[in-house]
Amino acid sequence: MDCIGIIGYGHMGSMLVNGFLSSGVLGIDEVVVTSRSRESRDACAAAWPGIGIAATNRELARQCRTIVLAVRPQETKEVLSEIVPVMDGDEHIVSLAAGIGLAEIEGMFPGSVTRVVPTITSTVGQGTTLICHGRQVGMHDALRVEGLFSAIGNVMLVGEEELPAATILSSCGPGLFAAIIEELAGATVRASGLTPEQALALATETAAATAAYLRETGETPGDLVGRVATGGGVTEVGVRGFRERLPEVFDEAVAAMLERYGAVGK
Ligand SMILES: NC(=O)C1=CN([C@@H]2O[C@H](COP(=O)(O)OP(=O)(O)OC[C@H]3O[C@@H](n4cnc5c(N)ncnc54)[C@H](O)[C@@H]3O)[C@@H](O)[C@H]2O)C=CC1
Ligand SMILES: O=C(O)[C@@H]1CCC=N1
Repeated sequence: MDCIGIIGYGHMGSMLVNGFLSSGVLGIDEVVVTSRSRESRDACAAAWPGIGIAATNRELARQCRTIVLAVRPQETKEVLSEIVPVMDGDEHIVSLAAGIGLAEIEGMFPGSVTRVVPTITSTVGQGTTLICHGRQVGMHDALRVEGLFSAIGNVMLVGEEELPAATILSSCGPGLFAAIIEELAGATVRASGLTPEQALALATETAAATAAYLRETGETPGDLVGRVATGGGVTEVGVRGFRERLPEVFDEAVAAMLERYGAVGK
């Protein structure tokens, strides 16, 4: 059966099930899900009546040709070693695991392997999923995966060497931007009589509006700063402070994330 099997019903697994089914790119009889805990499997069955639920990873691997590994990187190799013995080699493995390379997976499953880096913002149909196909992935399988993820947002094909940095932007990015919104809102609350709710609402709306402005006008961030920061005015004082101090903060954060990326699946 040419169904999509999703192993792991956590943040990503549940987002993919919701996205694929709500968008209509897959029908309820085309998805099979399993997860380690009985509670997760029951939650999926309750959210999507009629969906295929496999009791074990091996049962899912026997049923599906496309198998999405949506477990944590630390669990990915254990799951692979569990399911590979019941696979016939014709399947297509789609691994979401940050930091686990194609060569490592192909070393355990010498067939079609694609690395996919989703983003939580696909929950609202936005953001970019990164896709990196292994050399053995045929045109049909490649287009199928690209089509699935196109239904829940943008997709970008990237080389494996580009994945770590691209992951930081597209996939860690929502967490990073959320933290920035939180900090900016928090600073205004500490300095004023705004309530946390008011500050967070304003900061969130402004972040969304700024992204929309940049996207729709095609201006660079520098252009926009120039339009907002009136000479001798308010914004330029804040931007100057950012430009003095943030490069170091961001360089450190990116270096730490890249280091962790290389170690996360070990
Ligand atoms: N959270 C995110 O925004 C992103 C996560 N990823 C990648 O997606 C993968 C999943 O991440 P999350 O969903 O955030 O993790 P999570 O911890 O929310 O979900 C993992 C799921 O796997 C299940 N699981 C654990 N061991 C299992 C086993 N042996 N057999 C079956 N199920 C098992 C857990 O019960 C849980 O439901 C990771 O490899 C991560 O690197 C990639 C891009 C973005
Ligand atoms: O933080 C993580 O490890 C995962 C991978 C990319 C986004 N979230």
